[in-house]
Amino acid sequence: MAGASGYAGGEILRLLLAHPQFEVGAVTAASSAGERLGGVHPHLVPLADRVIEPTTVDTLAAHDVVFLALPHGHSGALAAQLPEEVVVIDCGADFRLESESAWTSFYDTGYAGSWPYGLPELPGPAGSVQRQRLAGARRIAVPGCYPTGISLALAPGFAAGLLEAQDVVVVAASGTSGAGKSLKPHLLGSEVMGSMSPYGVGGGHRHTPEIEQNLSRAAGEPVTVSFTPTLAPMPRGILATCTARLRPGVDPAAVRAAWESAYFDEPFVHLLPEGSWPATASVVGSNHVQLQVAVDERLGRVVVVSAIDNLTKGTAGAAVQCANLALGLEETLGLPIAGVAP
Ligand SMILES: NC(=O)C1=CN([C@@H]2O[C@H](COP(=O)(O)OP(=O)(O)OC[C@H]3O[C@@H](n4cnc5c(N)ncnc54)[C@H](OP(=O)(O)O)[C@@H]3O)[C@@H](O)[C@H]2O)C=CC1
Ligand SMILES: CC(=O)N[C@@H](CCC(=O)OP(=O)(O)O)C(=O)O
Repeated sequence: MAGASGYAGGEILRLLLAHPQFEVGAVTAASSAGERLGGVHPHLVPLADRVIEPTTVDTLAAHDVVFLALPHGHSGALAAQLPEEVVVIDCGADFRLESESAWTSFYDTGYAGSWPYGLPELPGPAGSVQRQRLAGARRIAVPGCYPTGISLALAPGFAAGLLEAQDVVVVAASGTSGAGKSLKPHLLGSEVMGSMSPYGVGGGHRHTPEIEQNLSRAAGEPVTVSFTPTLAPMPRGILATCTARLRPGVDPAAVRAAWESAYFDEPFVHLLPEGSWPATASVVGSNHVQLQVAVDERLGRVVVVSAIDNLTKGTAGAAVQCANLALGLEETLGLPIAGVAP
């Protein structure tokens, strides 16, 4: 586990401790190398006396599976030196985008290429689903947290040909753990508590091309998205409110059926009963996605709301789910199927 001292790394370790087929090997990081893991993650009691090692090819290579949870730009060089037979699951953005020009427009490190995209439930065209590309893969790129909730919210409507490819608008609120553990002045408690604020406004957030990539694949044509993230005073969770125009002639009564048929058999994606709405508190610590869809008939728009835990389904849960698929294990193995409440 590389990046073991961070939020994503800590959550992967929490899940691996409950997984019947995994044993935690080396735990590596950067500035915290040499410290006890219990010093940075006191909640990971069974691993408290593990010593954090430096992140090198030597510390990682002799494992069946390597999870990378490093800042962007650090996975490419490392992954290239790991043996091909090692399953590498990257939680960073480095291998998510298929378009080099999209990468260079939104990121300031060099383009590393793309790996199979680790969102198994993502509906594609003609009844396809992304998990088909993940079984047996040796390299998988875990999606960003916002793209997970937003893509799963809207893709059924695009895959079924119900939605217009332009005028898609998304506003999403994230908990502060989405920003990682390193010190950031705008994330001090006194700045965040009791307040919500937008950031990355005006199409500049680097998850925009990732969301567009996913929805374009589902639609079979280029989809553009106006995406505004906001920061919410909570440690975990993303609530995304996504709206898109219905294509002319689409019967509003057909809308719910598209989402039902996309996810009726999915263990982690749930279209709630009509009248119930997703809430971040309902998915904390679980690998679930909650969805609800409504039609604003006056404006001819679909409104879909999704809730995920950014650290579980938004990162670590997806990483373990992808590792299960890569290894041919049951996809749900070791993943939390109930949240924590209140
Ligand atoms: N937080 C979230 O909700 C999500 C995060 N991700 C992605 O997961 C990755 C990790 O995020 P997160 O855990 O939040 O970040 P954190 O800042 O909490 O943790 C970063 C980790 O990377 C280590 N690290 C930093 N620099 C280096 C380096 N040069 N070489 C090796 N290790 C290094 C840190 O070690 P040390 O502390 O010892 O310096 C720490 O373990 C990122 O790419 C992020 O985008 C993806 C989806 C959601
Ligand atoms: C609240 C907050 O700051 N969130 C992060 C998203 C973190 C994440 O999932 O994305 P990556 O894996 O692409 O880093 C952000 O907006 O950059």
